[in-house]
Amino acid sequence: MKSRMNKEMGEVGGSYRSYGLRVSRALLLLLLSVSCWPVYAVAAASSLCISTCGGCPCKSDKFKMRLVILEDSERVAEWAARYIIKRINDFSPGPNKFFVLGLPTGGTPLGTYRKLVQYHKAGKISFKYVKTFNMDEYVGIPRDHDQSYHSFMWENFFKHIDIDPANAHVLDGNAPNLETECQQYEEKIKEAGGIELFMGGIGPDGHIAFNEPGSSLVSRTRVKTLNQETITANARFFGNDMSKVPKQALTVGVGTVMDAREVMVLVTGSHKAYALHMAIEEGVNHMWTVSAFQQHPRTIMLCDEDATLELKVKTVKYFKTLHDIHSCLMDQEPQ
Ligand SMILES: N[C@@H]1[C@@H](O)[C@H](O)[C@@H](COP(=O)(O)O)O[C@@H]1O
Repeated sequence: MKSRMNKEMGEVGGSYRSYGLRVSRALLLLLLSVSCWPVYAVAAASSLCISTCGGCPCKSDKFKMRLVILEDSERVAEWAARYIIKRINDFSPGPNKFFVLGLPTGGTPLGTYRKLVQYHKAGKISFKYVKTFNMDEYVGIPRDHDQSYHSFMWENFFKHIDIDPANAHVLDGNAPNLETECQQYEEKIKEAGGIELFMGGIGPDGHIAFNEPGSSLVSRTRVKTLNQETITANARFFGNDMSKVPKQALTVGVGTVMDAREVMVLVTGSHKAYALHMAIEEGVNHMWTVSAFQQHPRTIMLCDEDATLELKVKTVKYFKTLHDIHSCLMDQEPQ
């Protein structure tokens, strides 16, 4: 568009050209402000803070909450992986400049990890200068238990990439002093320079990490007792036996995730549809802890069609019109 504008500028000359430019700028501004009304309307209705004015939004990185709607979970995984790759590569990490990435567990991000591994094997991304911090870990199950989040991360991601194990941080749910473990985790994040991009998933009750309904929205890393809904949801990983699901976990706080410079939350499946509605169309509410990210300056809610089932038609329609803008956020093909 810029080069087309330049070409058009070159076709007119002298004062006529600058007059023409002023008029076309004014027209463009008028057009943009009119076309932005639906943005403000949806934003007001849903408490979202959205900005699409001022050229392609991918060029500006301030104060946005985006809802990216894709057809299915496969496309969500692809989009998320490419976005992470672009953010890491644009950051140009090196020995004195590590990219700090926050990571979740669960079924939702599995596809993203698979894609990242594929792209790593194809030479499109290195994790040599990346530090990771996982969101949470169960308390009291052995580290090498097949359902510990340590095992999950090593099996599904870390062992397939070139990350230095010392840079892949997962909370220790067997630490002798769990409080100290949590405090030290916060300190390690700080020492690493803070989290650049925190990818997250949510529970059907809208929890992020293990910040169950009712958690403080300024909470930090701590021990949490899991609620019945989470225990029921996670029983599928423990042979559908609820008695085998740990009852406590260590988790980063909502405040810890809010401190990240950018947050990307993956939401897929109709069982998460009500949570997505509460997350973006209702007010900030500690009973739906993921709703806190309405107040984060840079959040992407990345979802599939099924997860939009409880959203207003106008919300879905509006965000779908931004599809092209969202596509320019990540490389079509990682370099
Ligand atoms: N603590 C984890 C969350 O971090 C995760 O987001 C959630 C959703 O998991 P899934 O993606 O399997 O639905 O499960 C657990 O509760």
